[in-house]
Amino acid sequence: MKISVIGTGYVGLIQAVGLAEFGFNVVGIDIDETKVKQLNKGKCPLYEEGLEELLKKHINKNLTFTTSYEPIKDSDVIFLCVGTPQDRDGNADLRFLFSAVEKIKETISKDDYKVIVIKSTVPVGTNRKVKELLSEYNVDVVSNPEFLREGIAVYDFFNPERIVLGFENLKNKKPIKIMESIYYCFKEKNIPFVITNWETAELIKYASNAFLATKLSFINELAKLSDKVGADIKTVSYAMGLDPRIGNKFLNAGIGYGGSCFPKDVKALIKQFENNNIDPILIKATDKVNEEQIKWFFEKIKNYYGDLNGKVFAVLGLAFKPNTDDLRESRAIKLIDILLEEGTIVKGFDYVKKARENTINMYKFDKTKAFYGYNLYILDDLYETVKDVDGIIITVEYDRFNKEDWEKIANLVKEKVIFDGRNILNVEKIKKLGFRYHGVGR
Ligand SMILES: NC(=O)C1=CN([C@@H]2O[C@H](COP(=O)(O)OP(=O)(O)OC[C@H]3O[C@@H](n4cnc5c(N)ncnc54)[C@H](O)[C@@H]3O)[C@@H](O)[C@H]2O)C=CC1
Ligand SMILES: O=C(O)[C@H]1O[C@H](OP(=O)(O)OP(=O)(O)OC[C@H]2O[C@@H](n3ccc(=O)[nH]c3=O)[C@H](O)[C@@H]2O)[C@H](O)[C@@H](O)[C@@H]1O
Repeated sequence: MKISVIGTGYVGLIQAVGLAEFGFNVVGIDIDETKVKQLNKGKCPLYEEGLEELLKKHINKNLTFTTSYEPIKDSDVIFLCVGTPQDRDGNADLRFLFSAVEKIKETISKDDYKVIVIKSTVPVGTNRKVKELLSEYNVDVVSNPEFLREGIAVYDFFNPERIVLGFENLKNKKPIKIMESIYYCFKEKNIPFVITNWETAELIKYASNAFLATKLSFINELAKLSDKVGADIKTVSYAMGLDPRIGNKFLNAGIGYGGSCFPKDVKALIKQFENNNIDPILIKATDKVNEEQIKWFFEKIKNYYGDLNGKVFAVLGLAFKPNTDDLRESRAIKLIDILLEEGTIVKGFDYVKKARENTINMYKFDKTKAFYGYNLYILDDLYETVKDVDGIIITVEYDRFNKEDWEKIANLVKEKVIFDGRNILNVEKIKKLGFRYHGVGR
């Protein structure tokens, strides 16, 4: 079977490489020429553990990349993995998706049968709309939302919790059989398949992300109270999580969720409610709590110092989560912006080199940030970063921070104060070294 994957970002690239590993002939298509050139040389334009090795294994064998849509003529299945960012009003912006559909229309013949699979996260009704746009073509449209997490995306591709497939008509077995044959390995591993209609599949994706985001906003809001009343939110989370009905995942309080998906998908779900004249009370609150969390944390820092002007901070963590170079909606970047605006000097560090490079580029080329960028220094070494600072701020939940030499760090800093925005540090150890510790809700 020949497969095309349109859009080679975090989702599309992993899909293309993963399907090549399954043995399919795969062509990845992207409008970004630089990306395509890099990929054909076996170089990964984004950081994801294990991805470059797999890319190198298959490139120019059963995997190639191009900017041309021509290869889709020979493809049996076409995956759409283009971005669906947030538009100005909070809706999902489907420009890239519809532009790709237009290109498909211009390229394929009306008679050749193809399965078009929408992997991008799209609002309910989008698969139906795409089918309408392709109504004169011999195609089936399938909704196949993606659930991978950045930072462990390769693992997630090969070990999904479920495969969700939405079809126009469940009596039409042809596209169902084709999709099941693509994901045959997962069938063999007894991974649950949810076969349903388009609308249900589309809603499953938004419901899953919004539920996880709500769990986070719930614990983050509780953390504020915990802080005030002298409770320890980490113990609260732990004890709550012992009840299997609650579960212990996604209960780690912090400075809020970031990334390319939770913030935009929560907002897009709110819009879908509003477009259907329903007030999404709970989901709006999820979003609001998240927006406020970073400001609340900043106030905590400000209250400690009083005047922040001229203070020097080490911000440990730049991306939106560990082991990724992705800065989209990163809470670390949001906090850095606020700190710079307050006249502080920020020394930033992340273990992922590409996250550091992306940060430098962002402050260099984004006009809204360039001004403040003068007081921002991105360093390659954690110990250099903490040298002579008035405080350390942890913004990404790297467990690795605990393995660092804290005695050395204690000797390097100007003032022994830590603001742990992810409640990740071993508090006992830190306090023994004379650090004053401020967590989130503890
Ligand atoms: N990043 C993630 O962890 C996850 C993302 N998703 C969803 O998957 C979709 C893709 O997300 P990412 O991979 O993060 O996006 P991305 O922004 O990293 O990549 C999108 C790619 O599509 C390309 N593109 C745009 N228009 C195109 C066109 N007309 N033809 C060919 N290529 C085109 C872009 O150049 C870019 O390389 C989104 O809907 C997102 O919500 C779903 C699950 C996880
Ligand atoms: O649709 C998507 O794009 C993806 O969004 C999330 O994946 P991702 O954004 O890569 O990362 P997560 O691990 O979910 O973390 C999201 C944010 O929540 C924060 N988080 C996570 C867990 C926690 O306990 N506390 C917490 O603050 C992280 O720091 C991060 O900023 C979902 O977990 C994936 O299932 C989904 O496919």
